[in-house]
Amino acid sequence: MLQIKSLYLEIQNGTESVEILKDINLTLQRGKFYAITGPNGGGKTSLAKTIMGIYRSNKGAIILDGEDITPFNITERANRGISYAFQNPARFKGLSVRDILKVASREGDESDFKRLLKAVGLCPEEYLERQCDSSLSGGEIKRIELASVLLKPSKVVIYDEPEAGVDLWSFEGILQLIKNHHNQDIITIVITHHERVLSVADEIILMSDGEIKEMGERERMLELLKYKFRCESWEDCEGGEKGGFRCFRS
Ligand SMILES: Nc1ncnc2c1ncn2[C@@H]1O[C@H](COP(=O)(O)OP(=O)(O)OP(=O)(O)O)[C@@H](O)[C@H]1O
Repeated sequence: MLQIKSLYLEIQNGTESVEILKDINLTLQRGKFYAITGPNGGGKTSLAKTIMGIYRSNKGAIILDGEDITPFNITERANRGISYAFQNPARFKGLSVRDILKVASREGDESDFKRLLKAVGLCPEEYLERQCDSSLSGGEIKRIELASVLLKPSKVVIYDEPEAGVDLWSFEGILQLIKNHHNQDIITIVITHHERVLSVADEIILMSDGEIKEMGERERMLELLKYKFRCESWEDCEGGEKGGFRCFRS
């Protein structure tokens, strides 16, 4: 179980301190598939990065299977079984795809690397020796990142917009891979703007303005997203869009 208790995140932006996450409380169970959605800038990636230890919270606690991991850094959290597939994966000059998969897998061997590369739609013969630098396209680096996350033994796997940069023809296959990787021992969290991803989640979490606005079982949340959280008119939402997410600021 992953528990997030009264979590706050402030980031220093020049001389200003910006409050990014406010009083986040969540209890996520193993075996469940969660989707986090909400308007741009709502705090989804910041929450993922705070769980992973990339951002350090100012207040609150993160507890994994009864252990308080709040003071732990990224490596310690990764060792506890938290994995994160970035929205925009980093590129590593001087490292090959094979090197990246080796670091990720710990126990995996060449046959696992080939199997996973094939599964994400990349031909191993063509990609294993490729440098993980800017020569890779956005979709290619996203697939390599996905392969590396799927190679790791994990308790919590966070996928940040796995649909981003992936072509229309491959998206369903990528989603199936994520679903197949999910099991009773894993907490799967997918940050997404895609209704197809929402349609396979057990529970949906709606974030906006750095807060959790609503969370619950898929069907109820899909109804809410369709009706309650849509603007009916421009007047409903200062500066909002008709048909877009309701503005929570008012
Ligand atoms: N390092 C940072 N410095 C300043 N502001 C930041 C930083 N990281 C995030 N923010 C701000 O925090 C807010 C939340 O950003 P975040 O990336 O978590 O949103 P998101 O819900 O993932 O958005 P999207 O759907 O667009 O990916 C945004 O307003 C963003 O500009």
